[in-house]
Amino acid sequence: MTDAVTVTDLVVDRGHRRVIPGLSCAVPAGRVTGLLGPSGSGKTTLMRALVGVQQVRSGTVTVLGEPAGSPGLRSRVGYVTQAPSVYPDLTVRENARHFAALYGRGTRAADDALAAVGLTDAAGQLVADLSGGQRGRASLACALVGEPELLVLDEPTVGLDPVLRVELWERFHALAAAGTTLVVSSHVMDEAGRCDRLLLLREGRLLADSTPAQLRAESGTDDLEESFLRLVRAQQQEVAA
Ligand SMILES: Nc1ncnc2c1ncn2[C@@H]1O[C@H](COP(=O)(O)OP(=O)(O)OP(=O)(O)O)[C@@H](O)[C@H]1O
Repeated sequence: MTDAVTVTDLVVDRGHRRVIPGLSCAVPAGRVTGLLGPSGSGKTTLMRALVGVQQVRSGTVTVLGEPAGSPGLRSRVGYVTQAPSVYPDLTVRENARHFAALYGRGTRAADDALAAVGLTDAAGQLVADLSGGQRGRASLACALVGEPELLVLDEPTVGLDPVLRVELWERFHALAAAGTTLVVSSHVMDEAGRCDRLLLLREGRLLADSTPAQLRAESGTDDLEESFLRLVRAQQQEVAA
């Protein structure tokens, strides 16, 4: 299996703090990789490094064969932040069509992307009038419309009801099956089980680079939240020893 992303010895400081003290990992192509960890563990910082918007102190991040942030990656990498980046004074459909035009796609691609995130019925509404969850989905649709090879999604399911959450995960796997590489962050451990591969972060360090099945087997529990806690305790004991 080829890797879409490789991170080697990454060190990132934010403010006066070292938030990633030296991290190496890889993201397999055509899979959904989950970036899991508690709030403040460095998920967003790592994602920012992948898309090349994070100043890094040292280390290398290679994305689709090029250094992260290279101009050639602009149309090949999609990034959806936690703060929706859509125009509030345009309708949902106008936003999707605007981004479709930027990527050289037609109105059909825009409509398909809206359908994929369950926003067809709200297509005529102004983004300013949407709920927070709907706005997040509008943002996601605008990234999907470009059909990027790597899609980096920062907590895309926050604020979604359980039905939409499941539908969105199905969509992620459909995209992966068609060849897209997805990196999806979450701090909800029940979403970890939906990923093909897991990177568990804690305090900027990689606690595990595994699969849900491996993690369950190694920690001796089916509950991934409990697996995570056991890993944390094991690490603390190692440090104390
Ligand atoms: N602009 C900033 N200046 C200084 N420190 C920052 C800045 N942004 C984030 N940090 C710090 O970097 C660390 C990692 O933050 P990051 O946002 O990457 O975590 P996260 O795992 O994505 O958290 P969350 O799940 O809450 O979004 C945290 O300790 C945070 O306080």
